[in-house]
Amino acid sequence: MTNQSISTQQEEAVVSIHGLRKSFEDLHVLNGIDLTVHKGENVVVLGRSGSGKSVLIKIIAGLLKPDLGTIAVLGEDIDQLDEEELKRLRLKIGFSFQSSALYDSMTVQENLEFPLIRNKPELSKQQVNEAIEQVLEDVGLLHTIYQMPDELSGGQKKRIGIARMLILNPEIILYDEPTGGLDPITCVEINHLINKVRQQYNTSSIIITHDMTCAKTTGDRVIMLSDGIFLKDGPFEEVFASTDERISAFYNYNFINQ
Ligand SMILES: Nc1ncnc2c1ncn2[C@@H]1O[C@H](COP(=O)(O)OP(=O)(O)OP(=O)(O)O)[C@@H](O)[C@H]1O
Repeated sequence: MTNQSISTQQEEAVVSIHGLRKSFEDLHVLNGIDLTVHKGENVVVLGRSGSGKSVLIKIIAGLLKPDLGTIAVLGEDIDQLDEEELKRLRLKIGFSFQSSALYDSMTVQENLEFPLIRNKPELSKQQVNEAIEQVLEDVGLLHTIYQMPDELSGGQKKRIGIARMLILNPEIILYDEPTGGLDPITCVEINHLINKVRQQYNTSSIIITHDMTCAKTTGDRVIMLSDGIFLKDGPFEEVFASTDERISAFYNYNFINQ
């Protein structure tokens, strides 16, 4: 590799983690993680329940502090940032929660309006309305604009959760179990939405899941997290060609549909 291509790659890293360790008292969750996510990449982190996937993305979002290691997000070392700077950085990071985290007492429109008015008070009412309509169109749910969250299906709630994050134009998206709790057909639709979002919004993403279909469909790279370390990192087929028993067991207990 030439010096020029090395420096281009370094410039394009949107997340750069070295030597990350995190424990909760005697529970050692992350035992030395290195991860680089390049601009435009969708990286999937796969692992069993309790393997530390959520802890990893909470640390990247600055919601949890690491015990050891350096974490640079969009070129900023998050450990060096004060609260204000962290808040500003978080605006560039979309966090798609497993639960969708919609406000039950607000309509879809109000759920989308809320983060926009709070974070971009300079926008006019018309600009806010246009942004809401655009993002709802992008997730295919413009017709639900006046509905309440409890009138929506699980898949629709996920889409509105994704829309609420997209409305702030994040540069990085952290998806926490985007297909969790959905039927297989709706899972496929959400996977396609994740890929569409990347193209349309020029985002880079970390997708944490134990859904193999999601990993295969959305990941440029798949990383297998087990026992606090990354066992393998690479294209889906390459990772699952591994003879490591923990990886083959994970593969064999999953049913893949695409
Ligand atoms: N704030 C916390 N305090 C104490 N223990 C925690 C905390 N957060 C996570 N843990 C523990 O860390 C381990 C990893 O949790 P994590 O939520 O990251 O798992 P996960 O891989 O995301 O699992 P799942 O797929 O079930 O969501 C678990 O044993 C969990 O109980």
